[in-house]
Amino acid sequence: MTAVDADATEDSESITPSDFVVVANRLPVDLERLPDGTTRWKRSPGGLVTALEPILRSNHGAWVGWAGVADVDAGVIVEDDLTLYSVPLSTEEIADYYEGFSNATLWPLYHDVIVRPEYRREWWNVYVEVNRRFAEEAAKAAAPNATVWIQDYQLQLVPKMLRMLRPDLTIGFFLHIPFPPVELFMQMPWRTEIVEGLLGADLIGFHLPGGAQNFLYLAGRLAGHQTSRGNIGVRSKLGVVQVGFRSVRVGAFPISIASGELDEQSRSKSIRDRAKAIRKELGNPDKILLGVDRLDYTKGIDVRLDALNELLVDGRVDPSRTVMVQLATPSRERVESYVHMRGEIERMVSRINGEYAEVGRPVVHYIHRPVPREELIAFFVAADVMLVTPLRDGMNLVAKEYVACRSDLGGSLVLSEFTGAAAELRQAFLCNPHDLEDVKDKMQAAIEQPRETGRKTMRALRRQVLTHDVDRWARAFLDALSHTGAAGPALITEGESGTAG
Ligand SMILES: Nc1ncnc2c1ncn2[C@@H]1O[C@H](COP(=O)(O)OP(=O)(O)O)[C@@H](O)[C@H]1O
Ligand SMILES: O=P(O)(O)OC[C@H]1O[C@H](O[C@H]2O[C@H](CO)[C@@H](O)[C@H](O)[C@H]2O)[C@H](O)[C@@H](O)[C@@H]1O
Repeated sequence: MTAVDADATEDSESITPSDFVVVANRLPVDLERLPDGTTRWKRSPGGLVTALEPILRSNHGAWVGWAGVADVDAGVIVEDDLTLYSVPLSTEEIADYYEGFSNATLWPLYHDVIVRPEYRREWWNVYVEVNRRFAEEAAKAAAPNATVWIQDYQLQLVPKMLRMLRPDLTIGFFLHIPFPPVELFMQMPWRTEIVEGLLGADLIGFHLPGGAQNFLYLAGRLAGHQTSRGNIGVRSKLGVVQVGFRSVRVGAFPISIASGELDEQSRSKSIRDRAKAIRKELGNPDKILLGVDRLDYTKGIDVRLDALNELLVDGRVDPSRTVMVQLATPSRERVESYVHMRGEIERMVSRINGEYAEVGRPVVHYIHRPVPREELIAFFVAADVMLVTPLRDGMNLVAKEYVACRSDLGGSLVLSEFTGAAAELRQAFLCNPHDLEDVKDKMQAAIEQPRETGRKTMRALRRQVLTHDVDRWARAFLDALSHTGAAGPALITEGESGTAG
C-alpha cells in the first residue's frame, strides 16, 4: 500500500472520534491517479454520495469508506465539516469484494437477476474479510454511544460485526438497491449469514415497503426470529424482529435529493443561458430527449435506444427535428457484464446514427464520461423529454433531479414502473420497460404532450419532489433510529408479534 499526500492526512489515533458516523463502500470523493503519477480528489459517482454528503457535512460527522483506487492508504483526512476515514483495498480485494461479490453476485441478484449472479466461495470469503475491516475502522471513528449509519449492499455484514466490537453504539443500516423477492434471495448460498449480519442493526431501512416486507419474512424464515405481522408503511408502521432481548426495526424510507437547492441552482441566469446554448449547439431541434445514467445494465439504456430506433423506423419520430442525448458515466468497467453492455449500447447508437444522421447532425449524442454538475443541470433544463427506463432501480435520483430543475413547468418525464421513484412520481409517463410497444407509446406521448397538460403534470410532480427532499429522508430515518434500542419507546408497529410466514 502506498500512502497519499502526507500533509493532508492524519494518524487515526490523534483524531477525536465522532458522534455521527456514516459507513459506505465509497468515500464521497475518489482519489484519481494522474498520468504524471500525482493524485487528486474528485467527486464519487452514484446517487448514494449525492444524497448523503450534504447531510453529513451539516452534522460535522465522519465518513468511513474506500478512496476508489487500489493499494493506496489515504489515512484520515480532516476537513472543516467532515472527517474522512479511508479503508484501503488491495487490487485482489477490489476484484473479489467489489467487482466480484458486490457487483457480480449481489447486484444482479438484488436487481431481478437481469444478469445471472455468480456465486463464488473465494469472493464470499473476501467480502467477509473486507466487511470486518470496515467494521473495525467504524469502531475507531465512533465516539462512545455514537450513532453509526451503515450504507448499502457492499456492507451487509458490518452491522453485526460492529455490534460485537461496540455494543454501546446505535446502529442503522440503509439498503440503496431493491431487496429482492424471497424466491430470488433464497438462491444466495450465504443467505442466513447476510440476514443475520443485517440484524446487527437497530433499524434496517429500505426504499419501499415491499423490500422491507421481504426482509421481515426472511428474518423469520432463515434466522428463526419472532417478527411482527401487519403491513409496513412508508416512513410509518415499522416492522419488528425480536433478536433475543433486542428489537430490530424494519422500515421503508424512500430517499430523495436536495431538491430546494437544485431548484434554486436551475433558476440561475448562467444555467438558463447554458441550456439555451445547448439547444443551439444541438441544432435547435424541436425536441431534445435526454438520458443520464451510470452505464449499468439495470438502467435500460438499451430499452430507450431500441424504442427510439423503432419510432424512427415507424416514422413516428422525425429525425430532422428530434435529438437524443445520452450522458453515461463509466461504471464498474472491469466487470464482464458491464464490458459487454457497453459494446451493445455503442453499437445501437452507431446503428441509429448510421441510418438517420446527416453530416454534422447526429440523432443520438452519446457521451461516455461524467458531466460537471452545472452542465448536467443545464441539460435537465434544456431537455423536453427525460428518459428514465431502468429494468429495475432502487430509487433513481435522476428522475427527481429532472423534476426539481423544471421550475418553468416545461418538460415531460418517461419513467419505468420498476424504479423506486415510480411509487412517488405517479403522474409521469409510467412505462413497463419489458414492453417495447408501451415504451414507444409513452415516449411518443411525452414528445407530443400539449403544453398545458405538461405544465399541470410537472406542477404535481414538483410538489412531490420539493416537499420530500433528502433532509426529510435522513430525518425520518434518524428519528426512527433514535427511538430504537433498550431506551426506545414501545413498538411503533401495527399488529401482533408472531412468526411471519
Ligand atoms: N453522466 C453523468 N454525469 C454526471 N452525473 C451523473 C451522470 N450520470 C449520473 N449522474 C449522477 O449520479 C447520480 C445517479 O443516481 P441514481 O439515479 O440514483 O443512480 P445510481 O446511484 O444507481 O447511479 C445522480 O445524482 C446523477 O445526477
Ligand atoms: O460505487 P459504484 O459501484 O460506482 O456505484 C454507484 C452507486 O450506485 C448505487 O446507487 C443506488 O443508490 C441510489 C441512492 O439511494 C439509488 O437512487 C439508486 O437506485 C441505487 O442504484 C449503489 O447502491 C451505491 O452503493 C453506489 O455507490
